[in-house]
Amino acid sequence: MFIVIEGIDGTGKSTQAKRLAEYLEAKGQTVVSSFEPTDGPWGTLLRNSAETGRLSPEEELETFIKDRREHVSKKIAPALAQGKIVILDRYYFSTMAYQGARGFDPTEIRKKNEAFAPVPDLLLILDLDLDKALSRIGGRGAGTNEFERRENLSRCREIFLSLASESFVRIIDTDKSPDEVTESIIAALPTSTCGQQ
Ligand SMILES: Nc1ncnc2c1ncn2[C@@H]1O[C@H](COP(=O)(O)OP(=O)(O)O)[C@@H](O)[C@H]1O
Ligand SMILES: Cc1cn([C@H]2C[C@H](O)[C@@H](COP(=O)(O)OP(=O)(O)O)O2)c(=O)[nH]c1=O
Repeated sequence: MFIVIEGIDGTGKSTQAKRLAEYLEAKGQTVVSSFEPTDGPWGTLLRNSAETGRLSPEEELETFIKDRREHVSKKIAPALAQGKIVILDRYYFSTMAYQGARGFDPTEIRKKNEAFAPVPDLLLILDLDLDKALSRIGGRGAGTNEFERRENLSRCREIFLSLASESFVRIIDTDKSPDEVTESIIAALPTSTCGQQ
């Protein structure tokens, strides 16, 4: 079972990824939790670039893909092959959204990724109004680029929501308490993965 959690910054992905892993472990499942960008060399380069200056659009896209190739081959594919539940905080849908917002075609990005990256069984898209998401993460990034940042995240949210009608996608409204969001996530799990108590 491969579960991916996506959404714009501040929607509660890390909070809910942790809660979902705890819930499944309490049910006796073996869970491998991970995230992108990873803490490997490419992911570290990407994280540092947020402070040292963003890479060019092409370089950035290629680096997210290199990071993911390594992540898939070293961690995701082996864990799935061992029958474990894999929970990811961000995956190639973030590339569709964020690099899509930077000018690339989300459909092309998807094709490029699905050539090597397994499609999840369940994609949970955490959704929250932009103002509420930004207020949850505080003033980070405020300043001269604030307008650009809002425009960007708004486009990212649109790209995420454009996936809503796909069979493996569930949109989770996170304008609720953390407990209520966790309940909605558990309700979205298939019964074979402890979806019902
Ligand atoms: N349902 C919620 N209601 C209110 N605050 C929340 C909720 N879920 C998470 N938060 C808080 O919002 C902030 C962002 O949450 P986080 O899980 O880090 O989001 P993300 O990983 O999507 O950026 C954190 O301070 C977290 O404690
Ligand atoms: C996985 C991925 C993340 N990102 C971006 C989204 C985030 O702004 C940033 C870092 O992700 P993340 O660590 O989830 O951010 P935070 O912990 O600050 O919420 O990387 C992309 O632009 N493309 C991608 O493919």
